[in-house]
Amino acid sequence: MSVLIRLNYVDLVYPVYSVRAQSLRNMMVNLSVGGKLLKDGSDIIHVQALSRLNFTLNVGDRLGVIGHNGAGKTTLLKLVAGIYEPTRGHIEVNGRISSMIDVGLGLDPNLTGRDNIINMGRMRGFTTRQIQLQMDELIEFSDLGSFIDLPVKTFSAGMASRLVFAVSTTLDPDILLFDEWLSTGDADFIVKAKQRMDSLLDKSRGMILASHSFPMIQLMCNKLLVLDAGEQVYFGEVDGWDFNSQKPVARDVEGQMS
Ligand SMILES: Nc1ncnc2c1ncn2[C@@H]1O[C@H](COP(=O)(O)OP(=O)(O)OP(=O)(O)O)[C@@H](O)[C@H]1O
Repeated sequence: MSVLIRLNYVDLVYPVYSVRAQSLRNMMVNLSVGGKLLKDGSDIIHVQALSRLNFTLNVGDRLGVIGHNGAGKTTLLKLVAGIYEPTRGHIEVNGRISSMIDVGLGLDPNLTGRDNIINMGRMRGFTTRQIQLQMDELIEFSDLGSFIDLPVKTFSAGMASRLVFAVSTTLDPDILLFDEWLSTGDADFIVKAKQRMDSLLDKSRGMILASHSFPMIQLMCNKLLVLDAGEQVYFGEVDGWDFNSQKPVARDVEGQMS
């Protein structure tokens, strides 16, 4: 089996500047002409968002990630997307990432929906011609109608999600990352998006879906990662986890579920 994504004891720590440190930094900016550099390490708070994550996904795996608010789901997706580097440990990603992590990311509010499609496509390594060839399908799927020729700053959050979802799932079904991917969609769009996800999963080489929806994870994923305050509580088959008791499924000595 070939490895798609491998994390080797990965930590991710965010440095957060306290209010006092922030004011010190502002002071540094104000004094930047001829000022001296002030350093006060004690005013920096470190948030350990991920601790010693250690797992491997193979080609074809579809990973669901669950955990309480702040457990580290989005941080993990950003790490896989290459937005952050691990503070410690190593991550290997073999494939092109197509993410719907942060809808705002990669969208230029002053450009039209259509021009943003071109931009997003080019960022994913496609030529303008390749994007143009799929433009009609993409616009039709997004259902944005005439809004497609208005600046994206006039879009609602749900409309922006539709645009990014359409681009992510039309142009680039390699490794898909979704973070609560449908939370801003309306009911009709959710049905349509689910159908598209099914066909996409066949074309893509893998997926990571972070969600608070257990039924959706059970439906879409074969592997599961459970995070608790950044720690890996469970990694394994989805049906090896009991979503009710939030514990691994108890098995008897023969390995049968009891
Ligand atoms: N840019 C940042 N700077 C500092 N701390 C951050 C930053 N982003 C996230 N964190 C912290 O990292 C931890 C993990 O956050 P993350 O957004 O990954 O959680 P999550 O599981 O996606 O949460 P939710 O379910 O609420 O979306 C939290 O403690 C959060 O406060």
